[in-house]
Amino acid sequence: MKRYWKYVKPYLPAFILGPLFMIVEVIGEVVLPKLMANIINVGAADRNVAYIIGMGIAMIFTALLMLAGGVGGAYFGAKAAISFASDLRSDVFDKVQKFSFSNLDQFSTASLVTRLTNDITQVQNLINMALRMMLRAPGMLIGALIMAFMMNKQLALVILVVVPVLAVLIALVIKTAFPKFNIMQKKLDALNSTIQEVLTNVRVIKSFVRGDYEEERFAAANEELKESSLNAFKVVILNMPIMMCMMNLTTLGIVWFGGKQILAGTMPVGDLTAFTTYIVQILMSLMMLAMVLLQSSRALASLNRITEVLDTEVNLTDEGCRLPDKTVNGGTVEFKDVTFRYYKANKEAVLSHISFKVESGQILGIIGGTGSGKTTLVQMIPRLYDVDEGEVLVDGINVKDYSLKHLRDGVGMVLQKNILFSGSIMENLMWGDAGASRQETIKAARAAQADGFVTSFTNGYETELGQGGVNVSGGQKQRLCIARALLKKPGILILDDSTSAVDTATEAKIRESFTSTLKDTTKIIIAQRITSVMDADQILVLDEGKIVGAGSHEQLLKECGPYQEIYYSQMDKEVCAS
Ligand SMILES: Nc1ncnc2c1ncn2[C@@H]1O[C@H](COP(=O)(O)OP(=O)(O)OP(=O)(O)O)[C@@H](O)[C@H]1O
Repeated sequence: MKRYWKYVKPYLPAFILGPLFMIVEVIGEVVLPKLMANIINVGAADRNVAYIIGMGIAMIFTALLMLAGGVGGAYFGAKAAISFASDLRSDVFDKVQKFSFSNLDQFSTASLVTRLTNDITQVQNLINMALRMMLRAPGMLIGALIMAFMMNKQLALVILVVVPVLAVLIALVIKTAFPKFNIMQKKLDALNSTIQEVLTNVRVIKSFVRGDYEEERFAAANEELKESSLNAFKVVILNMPIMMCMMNLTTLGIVWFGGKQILAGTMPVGDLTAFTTYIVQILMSLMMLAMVLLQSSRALASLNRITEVLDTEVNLTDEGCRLPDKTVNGGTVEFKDVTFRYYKANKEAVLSHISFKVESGQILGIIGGTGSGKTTLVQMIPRLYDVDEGEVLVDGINVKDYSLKHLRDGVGMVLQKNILFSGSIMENLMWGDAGASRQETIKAARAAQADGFVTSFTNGYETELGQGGVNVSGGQKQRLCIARALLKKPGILILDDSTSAVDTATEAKIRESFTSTLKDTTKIIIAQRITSVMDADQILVLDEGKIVGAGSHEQLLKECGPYQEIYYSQMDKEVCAS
């Protein structure tokens, strides 16, 4: 709980004023029935009009005070709750931004979205409700109890019988509801997951005509959420009828015993009216407390899920970095006996005993079958994952000794899954370097062979891209992503199968422009096609996470069996195609 104090502290006045204003309303609520009773018992009984008018004015004054209290309480309560939630949301979002790739592997995107939205809203609702009810409900309960006892001790004893029964019933409802709300939030996660997956991949679904299958999957997740929600609310809805039943039974008891006292002349008629109101207030305040507790059981389930994100230890940080001001200059990359596993308990490593060195400005080609570990290997350079054994050196310095910012600033990476954002092409390119001039941006686009097709669009660089870059072709998207990475002017440029959708002639031109414009940049190119890497200074051949060949194209063609196999299979295909 201590960690959440920082979200309360800046809004402390609102957190205090909210309940205080509600107290004003409560005082009015407790005083009003007494004034009413006075009008009946004294004013009406004695036919004293002046007394009635006096009491009436006091009632109007009290009602106005209650209005001010109610409005103030609601305003400050909402302000405190909304501000708390907004700051908390920012912190959770910042935390997620700091997550390493392996941290992100632990949570699904949909679950993080639910935690950032729905879960935080549950906590916000609880705070808002609690601030309004926190003093109001106990205040009304105690005030009404005092007034009731002061008015008629004997009659008030009825309440002492009802309150414990009610308290036990409410406690039972809450105890049963809490685990059910937990399940409900999990089902909401699952539904969000399905929705997100379907919406992101709607084009694939349509092309595979799997709409019906996905609809069924959605219907199943929706049904499960419905069932779990109904299951939770089935318990909650019991709350209201139980309360109403108890309220009616108690009122009946009061009227029964009170009626007898009136007939016996030991109780004035006005007192019975006031007494009934106090009973309603006592039960209402219990009902409010029950509602707060119920909302708490739901919000606590959500708070646990938020705390889980905040408590996740970011396993890739600047901690221990010895050269925080060092930047990547030359671009030499060296792997020394690197071994890595995604699942640390696994015996089999994804990369085992990898060692090689690329000098600054050189081109390194990496080739190998799918799943051989090519992407994993390059992800070690900008520390998207940390090695388990061995070390990765950039410019002769362990990557762990750089600050993450400086290291990643020095490494331009075009990932296998290219992502563009909604916005203009110019905005997307400048994402690589917000301070780049228009000329620099166009130069990068030219080097990536993107300028030609961009200028052929009516709006050129101002063309708006749809979300994810849906309105450009796969090859065009790849070239824009390369241009974006080039704009960073990185010391090391990594292209992870980034020209797979580009035709061979254009790809050759991109490689040519790299030689002229990126002379000093170390280029690491992962490719499926041998033609993409055959000009490289050095080629690594990977198989099941191990280097099975290293050298130039000519050397490998002579000495490396797996390389020859890939080469001849690709050459055969080309001959067949021609
Ligand atoms: N985030 C991850 N969590 C767990 N395992 C992973 C993860 N990413 C990749 N792997 C596994 O690690 C192995 C190497 O994957 P990697 O993506 O490095 O191969 P690759 O050679 O780049 O393949 P491709 O050419 O198909 O892109 C594969 O067996 C893959 O299933």
